[in-house]
Amino acid sequence: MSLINRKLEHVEICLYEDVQGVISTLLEDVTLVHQAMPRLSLRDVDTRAVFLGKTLTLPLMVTGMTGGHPELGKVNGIIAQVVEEIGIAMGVGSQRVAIERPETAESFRITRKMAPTAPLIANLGLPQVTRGYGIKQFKDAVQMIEADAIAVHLNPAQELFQPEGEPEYPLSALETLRDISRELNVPIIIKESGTGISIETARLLSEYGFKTLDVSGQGGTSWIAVEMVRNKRKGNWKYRSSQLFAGWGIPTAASIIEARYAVPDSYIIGSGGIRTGLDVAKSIALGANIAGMANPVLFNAVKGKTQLKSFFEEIGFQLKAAMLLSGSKDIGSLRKAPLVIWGKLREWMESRGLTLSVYESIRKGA
Ligand SMILES: CC(C)CCOP(=O)(O)OP(=O)(O)O
Ligand SMILES: [Mg+2]
Repeated sequence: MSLINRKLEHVEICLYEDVQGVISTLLEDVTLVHQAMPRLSLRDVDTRAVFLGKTLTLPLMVTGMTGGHPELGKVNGIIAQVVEEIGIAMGVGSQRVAIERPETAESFRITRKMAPTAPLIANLGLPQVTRGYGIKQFKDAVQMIEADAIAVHLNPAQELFQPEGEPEYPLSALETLRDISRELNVPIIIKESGTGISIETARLLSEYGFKTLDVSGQGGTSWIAVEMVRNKRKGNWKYRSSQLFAGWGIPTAASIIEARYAVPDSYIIGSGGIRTGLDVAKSIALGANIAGMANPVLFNAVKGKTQLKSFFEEIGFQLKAAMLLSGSKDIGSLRKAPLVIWGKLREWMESRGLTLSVYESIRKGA
């Protein structure tokens, strides 16, 4: 029961506790240059993007959050219904709970019932590969939602501070994952969980054949802070340490740059603290193929389908506004839009040896 309780507690903490924006995403250090003569009209702006062989109306996915209980299944159902109507993609939360407690599978299965054509992404954690998950569990998770892909989450910081955590990420698990990928009939996406993917890790993942990366940087939900709240509630000794590390990780803007720089031909999902259509535009201009959102989707989904749908419509308008005002007629142009990188993000790049001119050529060439 503790696994199911953890799923419920995670959502409750993400909704009602202060676990957001412990540090900045550094997206505020990215400015798209205003173009007074955009050479296009608002109606001409094309926001479509291709992901997993399907066309999205917006370059956006809802990144994996939840499942494992009927109440969480209701949330997944609302999100899936709106995702299908809007024409974007969606991931589910870790399906470990449904592998170990099959009676909870319906809370995941509901997504494909409510989104018959949208790209859906299954989800398992690397610690479970370390602990013996193989092709059977991966196929079960994919089949459960007739997934187009499966995300494997890397969440070492969260597991380290989780009261019952499993911080186990040996290289052998990546080798096993590579073997699984050779037998699986859908692609594997590697996703972080709020602490970002670095140049070094992106290169390592690429060497193992994993080039679809959901960076999930710091600046949105801090999963260390989520576990900090759980530690406080349980009087767990890890509380002070999780408080100390709550802001640990690579800010989202920096992680998009690092991943793109490391693996120029990767498919990057820019996520972690993406809250507006302007954040979506900036993440793509920085080098992401599409953006990913989680917490604001959850926050609106619990208010019902109508609220969630109007939220996405506002996101779409904000994205189109940023595209018109930066003279970007489509997503390909937005990837090349003139931008200014300043402040801490520029300092980050300089200290990581990323020269702006080299990065610009990679960003625009991607
Ligand atoms: C992936 C993470 C951000 C949220 C889930 O963490 P978790 O350790 O509860 O996930 P598992 O059920 O896979 O162990
Ligand atoms: Mg776990």
